[in-house]
Amino acid sequence: MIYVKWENKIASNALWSGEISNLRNKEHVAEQVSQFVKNGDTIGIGSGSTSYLALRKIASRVAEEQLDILAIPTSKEAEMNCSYLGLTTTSLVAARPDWGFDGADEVDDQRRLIKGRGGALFAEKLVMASSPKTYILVDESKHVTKLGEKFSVPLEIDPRAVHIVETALGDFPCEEVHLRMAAAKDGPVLTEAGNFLLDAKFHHIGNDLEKELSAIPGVVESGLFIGYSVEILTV
Ligand SMILES: O=C[C@H](O)[C@H](O)[C@H](O)COP(=O)(O)O
Repeated sequence: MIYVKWENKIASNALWSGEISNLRNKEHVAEQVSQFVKNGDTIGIGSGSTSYLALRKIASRVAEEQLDILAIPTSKEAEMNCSYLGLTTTSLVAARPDWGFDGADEVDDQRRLIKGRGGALFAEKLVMASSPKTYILVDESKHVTKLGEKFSVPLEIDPRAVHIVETALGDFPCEEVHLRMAAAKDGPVLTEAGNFLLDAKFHHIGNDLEKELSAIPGVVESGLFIGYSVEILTV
């Protein structure tokens, strides 16, 4: 059994979340990121399909050139992927990344991001906030003129705060909000920290929204990434 979800998708030619079938172009960006790896680096490892392609390339370079690197994964899935590909992992408790890479669900022309389709936004933000630089790997479909035009903003919340947060969102330019439900189990999605995810659609996303959302009691983190040190690499 191949337990790495993205390997199954690659093997069956069924391409991932963005439904973009341009594997060759994604491979090109993955190759580019793999060339940034230097011996001795500690690297923040993003979650999702695009990050996985980069991780594969990095793992090949590490094996071929016998590089000594440490990986800080942003999810259990990324951690499993690192193990599967033979990369040694550490955590933010023990190390800080020299740099990192990750995917995104939306990117605007000010390099503001929405992330969290896969529910990994909390650890992704911790790793990005710890890293001097993060490469964001996206295809053209992720570029938007108005942030939030395609995706809702995921909010990781303590389950006890579901009503508090829903009520508080009434004071925001929020069109609709949904509790994210699991696809292969009954009930809501539970994050790796045992929290719920609310997907909130906003009319307007100002630069203060990330901080304003974090100030709501019960909000653990949002999938808005504004003002981080990121470089966008587009396939
Ligand atoms: O929680 C998931 C992450 O934020 C992903 O990095 C994001 O959803 C992009 O994933 P993909 O590269 O599969 O489109």
